Amino acid sequence: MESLRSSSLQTPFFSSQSTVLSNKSVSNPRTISPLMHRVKSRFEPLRCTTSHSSETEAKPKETKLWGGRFEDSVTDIVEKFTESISFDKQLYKHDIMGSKAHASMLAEQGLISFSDRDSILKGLDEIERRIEAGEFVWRTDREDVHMNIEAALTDLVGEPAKKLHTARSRNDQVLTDFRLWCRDAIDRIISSIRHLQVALVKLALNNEGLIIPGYTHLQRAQPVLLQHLLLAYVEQLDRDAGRLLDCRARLNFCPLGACALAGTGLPIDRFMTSEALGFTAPMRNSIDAVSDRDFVLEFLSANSIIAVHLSRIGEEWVLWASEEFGFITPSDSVSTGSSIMPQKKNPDQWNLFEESLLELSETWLPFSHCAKDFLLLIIEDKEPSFDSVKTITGMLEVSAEFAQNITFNYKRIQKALPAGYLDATTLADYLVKKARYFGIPFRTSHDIVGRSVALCVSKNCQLQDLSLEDMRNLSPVFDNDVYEFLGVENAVKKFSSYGSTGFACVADQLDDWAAKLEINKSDMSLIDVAETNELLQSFENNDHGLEGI
Ligand SMILES: N/C(=N\CCC[C@H](N)C(=O)O)N[C@@H](CC(=O)O)C(=O)O
Repeated sequence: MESLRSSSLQTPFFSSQSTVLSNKSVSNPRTISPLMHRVKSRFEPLRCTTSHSSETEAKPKETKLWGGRFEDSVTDIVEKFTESISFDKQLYKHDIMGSKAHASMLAEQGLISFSDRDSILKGLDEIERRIEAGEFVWRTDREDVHMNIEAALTDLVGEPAKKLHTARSRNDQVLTDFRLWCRDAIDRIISSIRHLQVALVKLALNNEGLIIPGYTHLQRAQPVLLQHLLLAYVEQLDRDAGRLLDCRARLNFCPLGACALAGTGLPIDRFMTSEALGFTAPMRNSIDAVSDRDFVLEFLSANSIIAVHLSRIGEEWVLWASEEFGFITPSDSVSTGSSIMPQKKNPDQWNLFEESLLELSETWLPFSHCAKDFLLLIIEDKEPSFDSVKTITGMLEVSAEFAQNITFNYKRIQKALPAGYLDATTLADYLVKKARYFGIPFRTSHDIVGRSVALCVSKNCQLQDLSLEDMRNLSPVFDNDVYEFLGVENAVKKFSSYGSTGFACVADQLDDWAAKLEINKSDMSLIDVAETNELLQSFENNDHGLEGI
């Protein structure tokens, strides 16, 4: 019992679970990471992922920055497996920002001289310039972006660079860089969300009064204003932006100065670096600072939800663009063709959304199973995050492009509206209103309208075509005013509850969104009516009727 207790008390917090495998070439067990799903990619050829990247090069082996206790150099296979430079060079800007803040703080705290700080800052500027000019040589033997930059700085400015890593580990450095990167990525995604919201609101403004069939279970349900549906997308996107903003607020705390895991005895000022880098505050617990990747999970899951929303829009628009629906015509500029079928015009991008959704949902789930080691995810969180941001911004941009390049086929939609008894629920509501005087419960009115629909089916007509006599045979409650409730336009007019598809409610929603997104309605180039009519005409000529709908 005693020995158990003392052994657990003595258990140190291991960073990188340093079980000794061999003192020589395999000293870091990240090489046997259980994240086997990523293993394949680790053996793929090195690739460049930074837009202005220089090629990654394998150079003759040099002594590692940690070389002191090593006798042998690492093998090529281990080096290749553990490198992250092939993708983490994307963090160069944030790494340089972090190093500059750190060097400035070290100087203010008297840990390095001001002249050393100046050499470091100048050197880092030069390195940034070289990276952006494509002149910087990324080296795989320097493992990652952090050591590439530090080693290059040493090559450039000599001794002062060797002081930069004072009171810093790659563990807090990586996380500082990555939190800064995620923060920027969130800002970029939110700006793409706003762009799409603006495109959707403009599309709504350009299609005032257009009623479309609303579907549930892909069956005709109730008539809705197109504007109402488009604003539903806008609302969803707003919550997506909100989720990212929440995530941003939670991740905006600074790990720098947590060092490897335990902090430092050197007199650093973590508040200074945190403030210089625009963080809210330094993270309070050094172990938490270097060990948790919850912010990555949160970020990736927020991105997955955006992908779900965009795929839903895509699914709807693919249907609408089909010959069977024919509700929208995407312009050529947002369509692709077929290599064999000359007549085809494909809304291709939406089909890719399905794949992107799957990719985004899959990438972050495995993380949650692998939280055993403080640092296990240190590399494995980056590639999915980089991919996710690329995919999600691409999806948002394509969606905005599409929204700006589609035309609604009014005639076709209007011809399609009478089918499906979209006004049946409004008719049931009519009876409920009348019930105030006649005492008909909703269930009974539902039944009466159901029987009215059955009568229409037998007569092959619409509800509004039934005579008052026919209706009175089903219920004496029906009166002449019933016709004000029938037909899709009348039905939409009757919606009045808060948030409903009624004209006034939707107009209010639209005004709110136009104001929020700063859309000047008078400046908008509204749809050219002549052009629309032309389009309608050409559509009508090709119209094959509504039988399939
Ligand atoms: N090896 C290590 N972290 C690897 C992180 C670097 C990796 N290339 C990355 O960028 O994620 N941490 C060391 C500390 C350090 O290198 O500063 C440890 O905890 O033993």
